[in-house]
Amino acid sequence: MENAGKNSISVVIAGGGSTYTPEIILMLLANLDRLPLRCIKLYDNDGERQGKLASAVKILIEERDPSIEFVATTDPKIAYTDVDFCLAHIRVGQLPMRELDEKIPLKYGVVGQETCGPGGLAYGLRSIPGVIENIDYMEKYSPNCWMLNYSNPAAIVAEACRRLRPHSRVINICDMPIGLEDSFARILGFKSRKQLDYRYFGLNHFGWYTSVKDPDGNELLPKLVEHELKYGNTMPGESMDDYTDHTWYDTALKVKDIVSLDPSMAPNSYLQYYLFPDDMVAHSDPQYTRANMVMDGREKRVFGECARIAEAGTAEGTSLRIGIHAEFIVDLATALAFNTHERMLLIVPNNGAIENFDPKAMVEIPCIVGKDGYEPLSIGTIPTFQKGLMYEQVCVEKLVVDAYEQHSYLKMLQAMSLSKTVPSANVAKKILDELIVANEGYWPELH
Ligand SMILES: NC(=O)c1ccc[n+]([C@@H]2O[C@H](COP(=O)([O-])OP(=O)(O)OC[C@H]3O[C@@H](n4cnc5c(N)ncnc54)[C@H](O)[C@@H]3O)[C@@H](O)[C@H]2O)c1
Ligand SMILES: O=P(O)(O)OC[C@H]1O[C@H](O[C@H]2[C@H](O)[C@@H](O)[C@@H](O)O[C@@H]2CO)[C@H](O)[C@@H](O)[C@@H]1O
Ligand SMILES: [Mn+2]
Repeated sequence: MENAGKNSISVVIAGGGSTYTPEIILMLLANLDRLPLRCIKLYDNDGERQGKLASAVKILIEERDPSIEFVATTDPKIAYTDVDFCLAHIRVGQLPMRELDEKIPLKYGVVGQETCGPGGLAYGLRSIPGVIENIDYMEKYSPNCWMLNYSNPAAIVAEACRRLRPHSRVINICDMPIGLEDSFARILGFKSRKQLDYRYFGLNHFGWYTSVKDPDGNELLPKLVEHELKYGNTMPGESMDDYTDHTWYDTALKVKDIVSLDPSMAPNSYLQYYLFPDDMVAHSDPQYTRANMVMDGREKRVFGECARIAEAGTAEGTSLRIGIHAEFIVDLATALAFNTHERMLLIVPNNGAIENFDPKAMVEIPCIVGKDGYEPLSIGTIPTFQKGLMYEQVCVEKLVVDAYEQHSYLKMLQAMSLSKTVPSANVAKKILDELIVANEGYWPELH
């Protein structure tokens, strides 16, 4: 099929060396009928890492549609010139820095996680300048381009965008709700999550579903919660082998405990790190964390398969698969490009959508997406338990952006001390001081 017509679209993937790049390429190539493409570019500031994927991506594109131009570059001007969408998923410091984010807090008996707790805050301070740098390139070379941004920690990155680049065409997103909605569809006996209508409110990695309706408008939330109280988000009879790895199985199971704290809503499973930090620490191996699992698992698998494709000169029979991560970002690009008015969960300024919550908080809520961007749905008021938890967390996230802007040690210490995952300011200080050393060259110098 030839797609390189005059109305077709040009995309750049920022963080071209990401483990998620090949699945996004596959998704783009599988959806050319609804999102026609004339050019796909990969951009990364680590050319060597990106190069390992780029040879395979070139083959995937040539075999599917040779009329699509392909460029892999480390030059921001080449990357960002003449593009309509930037699909961004950068990881400043890459996976070895994630490992430190996770292991340093665990040394002090505190949650060691990519986006939650002190590790997430450390990653936030690293990520902000990388994301801002990419936004600035985009605005310089393609001012009408949209950036659809997965780069974590999405909550802190979103707050930094709100404050530092308030008029930029950036939409911050997360694939976790999509994963949860897949589980809900399975639990409720539907073929696809897209058959259901959802109401949800919260912060990124910190929210609750208040309604799940079938196509006739029947409310299925009580049925879903009844299941969750028994099995979490697992299915009866399922085991670890049914999941990509045991972390995701344990997480799906833990929903059972989270939902018991408020059985009127279906929680985002990331709440496990805030409501049960003791259990999370008890189940962590401080010597072998999630970063190690990803380096030994997804990274080896994706880079290994790309090397095999490059060596064979063909992608025939590839084991690479499209996942929810790619599905969601390509659906979002399609909604913006073709005005589909699809309802999607996005991380946006609250601005009154949650009536009794800070209008300047970045919240994750359903929005209608079309050619001019997104329109958030009105949520109304939220209950005290959720509001209290959210307010504490949103202040933590805001303090990290304060620390970045003001180069302030004190704000970062306040952020760590306020986090629900940290038991005492003494512990917060020890973790912060060790993270400062580990992040030399990435963080602003804190005074
Ligand atoms: N929001 C979500 O729900 C969601 C879901 C999955 C992954 N993610 C995020 O996506 C990102 C990628 O994850 P991964 O495991 O594939 O990481 P990865 O380390 O495999 O890839 C990230 C790439 O970004 C590049 N990079 C770093 N700084 C850059 C910069 N300033 N400009 C351009 N490129 C830069 C790195 O060199 C690397 O190749 C992470 O931030 C991860 O947390 C988010
Ligand atoms: O530990 P990782 O790198 O495997 O994952 C961290 C990311 O986790 C979320 O994405 C999940 C998704 O929600 C889940 O259903 C499954 O498909 O895997 C995805 C990641 O592999 C989360 O939304 C991201 O923000 C995290 O980066
Ligand atoms: Mn996420």
